[in-house]
Amino acid sequence: MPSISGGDQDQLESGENMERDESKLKVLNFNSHFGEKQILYDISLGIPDNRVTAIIGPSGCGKSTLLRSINRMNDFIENFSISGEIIFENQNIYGEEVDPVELRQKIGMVFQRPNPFPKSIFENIAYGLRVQGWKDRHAIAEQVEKSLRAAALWDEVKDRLNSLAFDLSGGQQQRLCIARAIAVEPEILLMDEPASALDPIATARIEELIKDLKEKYTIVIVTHNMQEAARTSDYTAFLLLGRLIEYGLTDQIFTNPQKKETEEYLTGRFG
Ligand SMILES: Nc1ncnc2c1ncn2[C@@H]1O[C@H](COP(=O)(O)OP(=O)(O)OP(=O)(O)O)[C@@H](O)[C@H]1O
Repeated sequence: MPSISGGDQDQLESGENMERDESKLKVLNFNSHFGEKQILYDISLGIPDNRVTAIIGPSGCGKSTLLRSINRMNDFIENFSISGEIIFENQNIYGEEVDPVELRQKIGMVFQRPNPFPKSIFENIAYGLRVQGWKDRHAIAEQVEKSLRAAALWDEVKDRLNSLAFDLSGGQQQRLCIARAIAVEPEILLMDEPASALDPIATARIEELIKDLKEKYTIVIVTHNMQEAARTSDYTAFLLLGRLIEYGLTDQIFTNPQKKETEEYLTGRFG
C-alpha cells in the first residue's frame, strides 16, 4: 500500500502514524479535474478516526474540492472527474457498487452558510429520518431531541420546535444543520468553513461543539481561519495549488512546520 502520509511524517510518533494508517477513511493517490483543469494532484492522507482534521491553504488551492470528494458531492458537477481512490470502511467510495446517497448518510456534510429547509425546527431533523424509513413518531421525536442536544441547541429551541427554522439566528441555524447532519448517525462529518458566516460568539459555540462531537464522529473541516484550525483540530493538512505539502499533528504543523511553504503560509507571507 502506498504511504498515506503527506510531507515529512517521519518525525511523528509511530503511534500517531499507526492511528492514521488504521483509520476508516483514507485518500489514496487522488487526482481530480474540472474539465481539462487539474485541481488535485496525487493526494494521499489517512484521516484518523474520532479526531478533527483541518484542511488549510490559500483560496483556490482545492480544499473544498477535496472535502466534497469525500462524500461524492462533486458528482453533481458535470465535468468533474477523478483518479485514485478514497477508501471508506475498506471500500473505494468511487466503486461502481457504491450508492452515493447511502454514502452521504454515512459521511454527512455541513456547509459554509447555514441551509435549513423551509420547515419547522422539528421537521428539519425529522425529514431526514423519514427519508431513511423511520416511521414511529415517538422514536422520531426522541431522535430529534437527541440530535438537538448533541448539537447544543436543545435548551434554546425545546419550547418552539414548531417555529420556522429561518426564525433562528445564524449561529442557531448552523447548529440546527449540524443536528440535522448527525441525526442520521453518520460516521464522518465534513464541515466546509462552518463558522465563516457567523459572529465571534456563534463561532466559539461551533468550535466548542466540534471538540465535543469528535468523541463520536470523525470530523474533517475546511477553514480559512488559522486560529480556528489551531484551536479545533488535532491534525492539519496544508494544501497548495492542489498538492498536499504537509500533513501532521496540528501542534507540530503550527509550531514547527517542516516545509518552507507551510511556514510562509502560516506566517502570512502569502495566501
Ligand atoms: N464547478 C467548478 N467548475 C470548474 N472549476 C471549479 C469548480 N469548482 C471549483 N473550481 C476550481 O477549482 C479550484 C479549487 O477550488 P476549491 O473551491 O476547491 O478551492 P478552495 O481551496 O476551497 O478555495 P476557497 O478557499 O476560496 O473556498 C479553483 O481554481 C476553482 O476555480
